[in-house]
Amino acid sequence: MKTMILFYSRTRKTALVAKTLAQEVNADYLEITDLNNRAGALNYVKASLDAFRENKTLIKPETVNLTDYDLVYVGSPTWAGKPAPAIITLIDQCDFQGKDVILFATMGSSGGQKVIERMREKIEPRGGRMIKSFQIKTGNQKTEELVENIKEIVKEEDLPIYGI
Ligand SMILES: Cc1cc2nc3c(=O)[nH]c(=O)nc-3n(C[C@H](O)[C@H](O)[C@H](O)COP(=O)(O)O)c2cc1C
Repeated sequence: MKTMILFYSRTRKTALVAKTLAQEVNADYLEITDLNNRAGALNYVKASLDAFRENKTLIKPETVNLTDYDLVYVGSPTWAGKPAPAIITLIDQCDFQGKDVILFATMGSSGGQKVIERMREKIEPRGGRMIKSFQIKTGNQKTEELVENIKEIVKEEDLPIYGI
């Protein structure tokens, strides 16, 4: 069984979660890049609006071939209570038929559960089955604290037993 972790990250928090998870559960990972510039304070408002309206964006890679994988993690930061546009776009361009899926959201303080629910609503019609989900607060967290939290979640949720 093979596991893939797909994620988008603007300020590297979700990337840290994804890469730590990849080590802990022995998975491949792939970062999805948003080709629209999301950097800086000015783009923050547009990013929030795009997320809230579920506007599509341009991403790289445009799609991911999941044929070789049995289990797929999808991770997104929380933007205005929604998944980031890169993840909304990705989900609609991937085939999840027959895949077990674990969803995770990072957030400054709140809204992660809504992000997970929305990803689930979009993945299930594309054939994926959510078997687990978790959210991680990243606000005011040092890198080491975040890594410890992720390792705790891996233990609590028994994540290494999936995808073996
Ligand atoms: C445009 C934008 C909107 C955000 N909206 C929320 C929000 O609604 N709730 C929340 O708790 N955090 C919100 N955040 C904070 C991020 O979800 C949080 O910092 C996340 O862990 C960042 O992940 P990243 O470093 O992988 O980009 C927002 C951040 C951005 C850039």
